[in-house]
Amino acid sequence: MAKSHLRRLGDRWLGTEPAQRLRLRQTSLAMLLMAVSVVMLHHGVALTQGKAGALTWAWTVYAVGGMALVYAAIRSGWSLRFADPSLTTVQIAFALSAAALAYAQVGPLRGAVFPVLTLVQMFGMFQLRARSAYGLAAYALVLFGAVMATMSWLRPEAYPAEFERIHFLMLACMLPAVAVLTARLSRIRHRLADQRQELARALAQLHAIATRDELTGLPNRRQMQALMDQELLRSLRQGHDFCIAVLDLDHFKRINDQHGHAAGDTVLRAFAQTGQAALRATDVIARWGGEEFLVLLPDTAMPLALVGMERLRLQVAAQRIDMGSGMPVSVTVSIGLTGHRRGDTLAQTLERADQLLYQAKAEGRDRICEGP
Ligand SMILES: Nc1nc2c(ncn2[C@@H]2O[C@H](COP(=O)(O)OP(=O)(O)OP(=O)(O)O)[C@@H](O)[C@H]2O)c(=O)[nH]1
Repeated sequence: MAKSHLRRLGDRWLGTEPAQRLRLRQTSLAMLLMAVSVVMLHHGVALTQGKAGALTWAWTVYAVGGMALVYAAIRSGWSLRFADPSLTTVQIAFALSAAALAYAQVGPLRGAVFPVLTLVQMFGMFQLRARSAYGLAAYALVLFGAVMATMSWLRPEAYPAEFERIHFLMLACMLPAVAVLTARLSRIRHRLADQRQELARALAQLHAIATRDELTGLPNRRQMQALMDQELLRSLRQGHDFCIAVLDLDHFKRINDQHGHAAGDTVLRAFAQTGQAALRATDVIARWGGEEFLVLLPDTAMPLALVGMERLRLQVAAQRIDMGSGMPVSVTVSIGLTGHRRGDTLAQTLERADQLLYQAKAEGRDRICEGP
């Protein structure tokens, strides 16, 4: 009960979208650190100056208000319009400025600001590009340099110039060093992202090789087998019909013999294109092997399946395939078409379609023989 209440509270604070949650979690951590810094600064000021003055309160409003604005910008989705919706650079620049202004207030305790600076820079390690990391380090250096110079001029007793020079030199080493580390991490991140992309490309390529016929681009035998298995399961569950047709180009050997194997390949590609275009988007035509193709007509009963296959047959016969020699070739197709009978295996249905194809060939080709 308490757990679900907490989760609801968490959802309200962070939202439910995973990427936004991650950003807001990071910002919440920054807010927590800022809150701790506010408490510590007030404590430090109380120790060194007795009581927080207007300057400290103005700083408090700046620190708390700034973080609240950053949170609102991310939580509302407003920051999504930017390349980095976490507003990392803005958050870090803001925190560095707050640290520099805190440095000016705590006099002898100002050394505590240095580790905080490193921590602020570390927030950029997971997000920033090298250029931004160097830019922010330079910004912090200039800012701290200005604060140190101003304070040693305004309050030399609390900020002696010699000390501030040493502090500045320390920062001049520390800030660029962290920026160099951030830049290295950024390069590693980019290399990993590139590798991930390459891997995804290779996987897509492997998938295409495993499922597509190289010559025609149609689904290959293995993929068609998987699609038919799926359709069989769907038809068992939902009780709908589906049909299967076996197609074989007529006298294809002659095309190879008369025009060459390459011309035969062109005809196979052209047939694949015409066949696919003639079918409905939900029907699948696959290369079953050689000049034999298979059509799966999901969720389709016989009269409709016959209309579809007849359309395909006529469009194939009407096609003139350009061989580049000025002598277009035409081709016809014989088709065995059958509906899947409940209780039969796929192999039995395919066998029936094969028999019907054989019959279509025997009856003179360029025709469809269909059976239940
Ligand atoms: N160019 C090319 N030819 C192929 C390919 N696969 C199979 N073939 C050829 O397809 C022809 C099939 O011929 P057959 O099985 O005798 O049948 P057919 O000449 O089509 O005659 P029917 O089917 O009886 O109408 C053979 O010559 C095979 O070499 C291929 O990928 N490319």
